Amino acid sequence: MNAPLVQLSGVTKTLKGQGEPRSILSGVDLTVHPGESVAILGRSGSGKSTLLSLIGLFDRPDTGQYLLHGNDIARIRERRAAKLRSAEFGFVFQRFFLLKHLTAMQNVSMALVNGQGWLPRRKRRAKVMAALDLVGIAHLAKHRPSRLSGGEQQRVAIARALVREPRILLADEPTGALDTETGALVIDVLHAATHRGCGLILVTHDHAHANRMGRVVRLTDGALVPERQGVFS
Ligand SMILES: Nc1ncnc2c1ncn2[C@@H]1O[C@H](COP(=O)(O)OP(=O)(O)OP(=O)(O)O)[C@@H](O)[C@H]1O
Repeated sequence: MNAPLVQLSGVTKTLKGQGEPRSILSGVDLTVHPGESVAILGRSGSGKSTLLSLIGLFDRPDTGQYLLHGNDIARIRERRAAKLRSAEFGFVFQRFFLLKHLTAMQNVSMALVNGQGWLPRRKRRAKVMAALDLVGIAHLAKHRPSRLSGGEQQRVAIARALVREPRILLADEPTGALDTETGALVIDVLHAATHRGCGLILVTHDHAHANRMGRVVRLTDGALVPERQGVFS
């Protein structure tokens, strides 16, 4: 079997808001291999987004180990974290965060402008169109978000996440703003990325969507508990 993409062991995180510091994660273990999909369930406020932000290197654990391709990155500095974020991860959120004055194509293209060094225009265009094609909306490339449905906008956002060919997709409630049928299509598109070797971590409240993943875990009392084992477990 391939080495894990992501391996968390004993990860803890306490958040200090305005009130008393609160332990959110008290010992999270999670391993994700290339091509594997994992759904994270958990009640509201259980810490799912906090965990995803640690995995996506927006924040660091207080204690515990985080191996990315076998390298311990639990305590790296922000400069290196930013590089890894753009090289390794694709992010999809409940809100689409599209720029409304730009077309679908231009929105996806922004991810290349921001993330990768200089790419000749023709190459950039080919990558963008390939990403839009992967999510089934190449024919909508010239449309602005206001002319797209919610599901189509989310697919633009997924194309924007995929265009840099991430090794891991992190999706935080990506269907939260969509109806059930449209949500299922978005899950199809995300899951298809795993066939190309991408790891997928999906945070969701929807059991039907969770059950489409290879493995389902639940965040409860600060730790992940298996709900259903998948092929890699
Ligand atoms: N900066 C912060 N300081 C203190 N507490 C915080 C901070 N950010 C989030 N929290 C709290 O940490 C807990 C976990 O939040 P988080 O957003 O990770 O939960 P979640 O499981 O993703 O919830 P939801 O399903 O509602 O999105 C919540 O109780 C939240 O209020």
